[in-house]
Amino acid sequence: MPVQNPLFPVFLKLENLRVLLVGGGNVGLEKLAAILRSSPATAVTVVSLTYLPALRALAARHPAVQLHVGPYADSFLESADLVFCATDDPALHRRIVAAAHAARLLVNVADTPPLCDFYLSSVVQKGALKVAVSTNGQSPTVAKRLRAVLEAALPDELDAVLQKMPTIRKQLAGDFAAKVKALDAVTAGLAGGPGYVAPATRRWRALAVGAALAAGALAVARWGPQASKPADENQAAS
Ligand SMILES: C[C@@]1(CC(=O)O)c2cc3[nH]c(cc4nc(cc5[nH]c(cc(n2)[C@H]1CCC(=O)O)[C@@](C)(CC(=O)O)[C@@H]5CCC(=O)O)C(CC(=O)O)=C4CCC(=O)O)c(CCC(=O)O)c3CC(=O)O
Ligand SMILES: NC(=O)C1=CN([C@@H]2O[C@H](COP(=O)(O)OP(=O)(O)OC[C@H]3O[C@@H](n4cnc5c(N)ncnc54)[C@H](O)[C@@H]3O)[C@@H](O)[C@H]2O)C=CC1
Repeated sequence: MPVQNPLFPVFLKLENLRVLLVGGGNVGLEKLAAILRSSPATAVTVVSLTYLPALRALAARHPAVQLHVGPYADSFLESADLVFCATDDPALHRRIVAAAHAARLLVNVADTPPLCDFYLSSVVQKGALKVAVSTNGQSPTVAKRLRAVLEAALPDELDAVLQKMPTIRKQLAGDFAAKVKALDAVTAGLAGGPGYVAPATRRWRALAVGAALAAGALAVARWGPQASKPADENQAAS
C-alpha cells in the first residue's frame, strides 16, 4: 500500500521561534489568527504594504506581534526561523521562497501547495489536548468538518483526566514496562470495546457514497458520460 499522506506531523514550540509573515490582507489575517490561536505569545513580524483593520486589531492584542508597513525585503529573513507568504503577488512568493531556502528556512505559501515546506492543519483543542488534522491538501473543507466532529465527540471531562494523569504516573512504582501496563489499565475504559461503532461512522459512510455520486454527476455535467468513467472505476476498486 503506498503511503497516501507522507507529511510528518510535529508540534512546534512556536513561541520559542521567530515567525515572518508577508502580507496583511485576508489571507495574512487567517494565517496570523491560526498562529496566535495555538501559540499566542509567538514573536511574529508582519511585513505588508497595507493592513486590514482586523489584522491591526488582532496584533494590538498580542504584544509580541510587530507590524512593518512597507515592501518585503530579503533582510527580514535574517531574523526569521519560519516564513509565511500571504500576499497577492505570486512572483514575489517565488522570490521569497528562493531567498528563504538559500537561508535554510521553511516556508508556507498561501494557496500554493507545491511551494510549501509545511501545511497548516485543522486544530482541535480540549484543554491540554490538541489534535491536528491533515488531508494532505486534498480538502481543507473536510479537515474543517472533521475538526467539528472531533470537537463534539471529545468529552469536556477529557482535560480533567489529562490534568490528573501526571500525578498518577508519578505515584506508580516499577520499571517503564510496569508503568505502561498500569497506565493502560487505568485508561482501558476509554477505548471502545470489540464491535464498537462510533456514532459518526454511519454519517461518514453516507457522505462517502454521496460524494462519489456527486463527483460522478459533476464529471458527467462538465465533460459528458465518458468523463465519469474513472470515478466509477475508482468506486469499484475501493
Ligand atoms: C495545502 C494547504 C496549505 C496551507 O494553507 O497551509 C491549504 C491550501 C489551500 N486551501 C484552499 C482553500 C481553503 N482553505 C480552507 C481552510 C483551511 N485550510 C487549511 C489548510 C490548508 N490549506 C493546507 C492543507 C490542509 C489539509 O491538508 O487539509 C486549514 C486546515 C488550516 C488553516 O489554514 O489554518 C483551514 C481550515 C481550518 C479550520 O477551520 O479548521 C477553506 C475552507 C474555509 O475557509 O472554510 C478553503 C476553501 C474551500 C476549499 O477549497 O476546500 C485552497 C484553494 C484556494 C483556491 O481555490 O483559490 C488551497 C490551495 C490548493 O488546494 O491548491
Ligand atoms: N481572500 C481569500 O480568502 C482568498 C484569497 N486567495 C488568493 O490569495 C491571495 C491573497 O489574498 P488576500 O489576502 O485576500 O489579498 P489582499 O489583497 O487582501 O492582501 C494582500 C496583501 O499583500 C500585501 N502586499 C502586496 N505586495 C506586497 C509586497 N511587495 N510587500 C509586502 N506586502 C505586500 C498587500 O499590501 C496586502 O495587504 C490572492 O492571490 C488571492 O487571489 C485565494 C482564495 C481565497
